[in-house]
Amino acid sequence: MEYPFRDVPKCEVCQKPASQTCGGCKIVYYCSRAHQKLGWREGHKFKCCAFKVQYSDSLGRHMVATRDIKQGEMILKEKPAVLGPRMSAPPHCLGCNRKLQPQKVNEKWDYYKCSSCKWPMCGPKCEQSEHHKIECELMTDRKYKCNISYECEEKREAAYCVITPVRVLLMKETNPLQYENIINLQSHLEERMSTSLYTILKANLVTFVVQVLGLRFDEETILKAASVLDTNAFDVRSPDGAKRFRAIYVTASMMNHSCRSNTRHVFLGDDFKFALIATVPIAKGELITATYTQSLYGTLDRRRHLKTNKYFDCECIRCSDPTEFGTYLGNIYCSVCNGPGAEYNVSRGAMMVSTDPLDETSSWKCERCDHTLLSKQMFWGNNALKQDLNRLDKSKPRDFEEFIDKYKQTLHPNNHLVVQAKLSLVQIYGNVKGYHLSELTDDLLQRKLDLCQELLEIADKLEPGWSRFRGTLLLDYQAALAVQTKRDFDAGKLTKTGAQVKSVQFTCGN
Ligand SMILES: C[S@@+](CC[C@H](N)C(=O)[O-])C[C@H]1O[C@@H](n2cnc3c(N)ncnc32)[C@H](O)[C@@H]1O
Repeated sequence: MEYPFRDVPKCEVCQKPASQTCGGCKIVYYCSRAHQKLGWREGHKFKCCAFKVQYSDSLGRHMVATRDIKQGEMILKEKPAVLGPRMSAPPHCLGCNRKLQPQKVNEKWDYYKCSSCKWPMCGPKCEQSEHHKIECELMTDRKYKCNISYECEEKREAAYCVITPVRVLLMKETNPLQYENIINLQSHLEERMSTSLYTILKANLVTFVVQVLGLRFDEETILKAASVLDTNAFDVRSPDGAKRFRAIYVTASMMNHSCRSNTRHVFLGDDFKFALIATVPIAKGELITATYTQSLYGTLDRRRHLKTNKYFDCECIRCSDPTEFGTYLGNIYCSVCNGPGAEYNVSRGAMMVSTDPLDETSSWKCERCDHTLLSKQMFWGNNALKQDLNRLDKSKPRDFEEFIDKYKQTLHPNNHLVVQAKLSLVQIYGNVKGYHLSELTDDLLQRKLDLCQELLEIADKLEPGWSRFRGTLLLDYQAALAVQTKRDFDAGKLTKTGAQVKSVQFTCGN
C-alpha cells in the first residue's frame, strides 16, 4: 500500500524525485551525482554537517556540532514522521488538529462528527484528510464508533490516548522504514510499565488495538509505541494557538537535554516542519541541546520533572551549580541570618544552598552560618508557596505584588516563585484590559520596565542569546519604553535627540 503522508524526497537542485542523500548530513537529497556536486558548490557546503549523532553510556545518542555554528543559524529542518492528538485533550480535529467548538443542532450543542467513525472533526473536508483516512477506514471496517459528545468547554477526553500510538503502529504496513525509525527511538518502556498511566494504557490501548481494531501486535510493541511518543514527541502549536498536537521528528529526537540549552525550535508552515535554531554560537564538538523542562523552575523541580517524565538524572552545568549561575533561582534566605533584627546583621542576605545539588536528598546549608535544612523541608516549603502562587487571580496585579511583598523576608528576588509572579505582572501590565500601556500610570509603566530589566538579567544567565524568553521580554520592554519616551517627550522632559538616544541605547544594549 502506498504510504499517504510519505514525504517523497526531492532533489535539492532540480526538485525532481530523488533517492541519494548527502553523505555528510544525510538530510538533503539529490537525484544524481552531478546535482550533488552542483548543490555543494552552490551553498550546501556551508550548511552541511552542522551536527552528527554520537553515543555514550551516560548520555545515550546525542547531537554534537561538527563545525562552528553561528548564533541564529538554522541547524535542522525536518518534517514530522508522525503526528496526532495528545494523550488527553479537549476535542481537536483528527484531520487538521484544530481545537473544536460545538455547534447547536436541534437545540443541543455537540461537535461535528466524522460521518464514518464518529470522532469529532471540523467538517466533511477534514474527514478526507490523509492523517485520518486509514484509521477511519479501519475503525469503520471494525464497526467502531467513537462516543465523545460535547459536555462542557475544556473537558479533556482520555479516549484520544489511542489515536497517535495507533498511527505509529499502522505505519508498519504503510511506511515500514519510517516505522522502524520511530519504534527504535528511546522509549523507557521498562520504567514506564510500573506507572499508573501504563497500567491504564495496558487495559485501554492494548484492548483497543488488539480487540477493537484487530491489529496483530503484541502488548509490548503497542505500549512501546506509546512510550516512544512519551519520550520523544514535541508539543506542537500553531502560532495562533488554534491547533495543538504532538509529533515525532526522528532526527530532532536525537537531541539531548540541557537546563541551559543552546537552541530553540519553531514549527514552520502548514505541514509544521521543525526548524532548530542556534540561540548562541555553538563551537565544533559542543553538544547541541534542547530544554525538556521549564527553565524557570528551580533545580529541585527541574530534576524531579526530568526524572519522572524522561527517566534521567540531569547533571548539566546549571544543575551542578548550587546557585544556578548566581541567580539563586531555587534558593531561599537563611532564616537565622535574616531573622528578627536582620537589618543590623552583617550576614543579612545569606542564602540556603544545597550541599550537593545533584542529590535531591542532600541537606541545605546557609552560606554563612551553620543553619541547615533537610531537603524534604525545602520540598514542603516550595510546594506550599507554589500552591499559594497558583491560587492567585491572573488578572489582578495587586495579588502578585502582595505575594512578592509577603515573602520578601524568605524568598530572594530571583527565587523562581518570585520570578513567576514578576512574569505574571509583566504579562498583565501592558496587555490586560484596564492595564494596557496607554492606561498605565507613570509609576506602573516604570514598574513594568524595572520588572522587564530584572527578568532580562535572569534570562541572560539561564536562557542566553536569541532565546524565546529573552525575545519576549525585549519586545515587552521595548513597547513600554516607547510609550515612556513619548510621554517624556510630550511633557517636555526629553528633547527629540534625547528620545532618539534613548531608543538607540536600547537597541544597541540588546
Ligand atoms: C528525546 S531522547 C534523546 C535521545 C536519546 N539520548 C537516545 O539515545 O535516543 C530523550 C532521552 O534521552 C536521554 N537524555 C536526554 N538528555 C539527557 C541528559 N542530559 N543526560 C542523560 N540522558 C539524557 C534520556 O534517557 C531521555 O529520556
